[in-house]
Amino acid sequence: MQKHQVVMTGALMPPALERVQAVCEVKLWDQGGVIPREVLFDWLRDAVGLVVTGKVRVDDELLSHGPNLKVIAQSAVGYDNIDIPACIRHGIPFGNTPGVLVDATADLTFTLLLSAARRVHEGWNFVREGHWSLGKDLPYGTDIRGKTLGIVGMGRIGAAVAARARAFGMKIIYYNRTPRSDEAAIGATYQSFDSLLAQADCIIVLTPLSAATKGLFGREQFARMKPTAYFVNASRGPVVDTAALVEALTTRKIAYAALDVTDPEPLPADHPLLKLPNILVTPHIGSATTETRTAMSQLTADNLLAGLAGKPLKACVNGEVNYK
Ligand SMILES: NC(=O)C1=CN([C@@H]2O[C@H](COP(=O)(O)OP(=O)(O)OC[C@H]3O[C@@H](n4cnc5c(N)ncnc54)[C@H](OP(=O)(O)O)[C@@H]3O)[C@@H](O)[C@H]2O)C=CC1
Ligand SMILES: O=CC(=O)O
Repeated sequence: MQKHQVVMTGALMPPALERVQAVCEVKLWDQGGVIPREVLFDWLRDAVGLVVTGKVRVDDELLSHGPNLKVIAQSAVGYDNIDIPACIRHGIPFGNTPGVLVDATADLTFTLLLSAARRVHEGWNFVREGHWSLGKDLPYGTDIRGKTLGIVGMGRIGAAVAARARAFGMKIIYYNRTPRSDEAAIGATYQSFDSLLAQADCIIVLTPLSAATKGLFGREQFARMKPTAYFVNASRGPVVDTAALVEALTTRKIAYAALDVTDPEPLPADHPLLKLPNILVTPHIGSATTETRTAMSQLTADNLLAGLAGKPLKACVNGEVNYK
């Protein structure tokens, strides 16, 4: 039986990769970094499937180089790098990985808040530098019990963060474009965006990146927050105006930021954000556990193989396309 020609911009985890390789001839970019666009265009010429991992932009130009593509499957829930209308125009179903990464990402997001509030990483650096006693170089942290947490983007991951915050005795408020009908079960109260900014002691951002959320947090929004506010971004870097965040942290408009995502990403080692004392940055590791990355890879393989068989994808963002 002839194998399907598939392009992968990075490796899936072994069990999923093996499932795909059993029925597909895979051209895999395994040289690290982002696959150069000209290489990808060349590889796509005969491909019927594309698996996306990492920062690859899928747009009309790319799709025009893959005239035989029947399916695109990405190993991530966020799909701000994918031009969905373009996929629809080209009649290509696009699948992502919602759900399977919720707990891992919520754990990391809440860890960022706890680590920042209790200065865990600063304590670790302090000890490694040979210090022990608290002094001016290692200020006290802050309690989170009894504090108000504002979640902007109360979706699947936001609700899982809320469950963790409830267990830690926080009061939870949230903002979405649409209030949730199950907010009582989540234990959270809906607020307008401005009211959340003014009331919250800690703010966690978990919206997708879209035209509506790009730059949602800028100078004006940081000015509305409490000067004692802790700000956590685990969504996408460009949801926050980085220059405005640097200014807010430098002038103590807010107390502290913890970021799993940045703009630019990766953040250069000499970036102004990294020179600040009141920040914690992790390298986009929200879903990066072995179990979760394996589950994401399996769902990506499910989506790919369904699309190649002309069947509906398990998790499809543009279910309205006509299958080829
Ligand atoms: N750091 C990491 O490693 C990871 C980051 N992510 C990021 O987290 C995001 C959320 O994932 P997930 O929880 O599964 O997604 P969901 O779609 O379940 O939740 C997104 C939430 O954001 C809200 N939202 C969307 N647009 C706006 C807006 N303009 N203003 C305010 N709220 C808005 C939505 O509510 P409504 O539509 O009512 O506005 C919804 O409640 C992903 O898109 C991704 O960018 C995901 C996984 C890992
Ligand atoms: O950032 C990760 C994702 O799954 O989206």
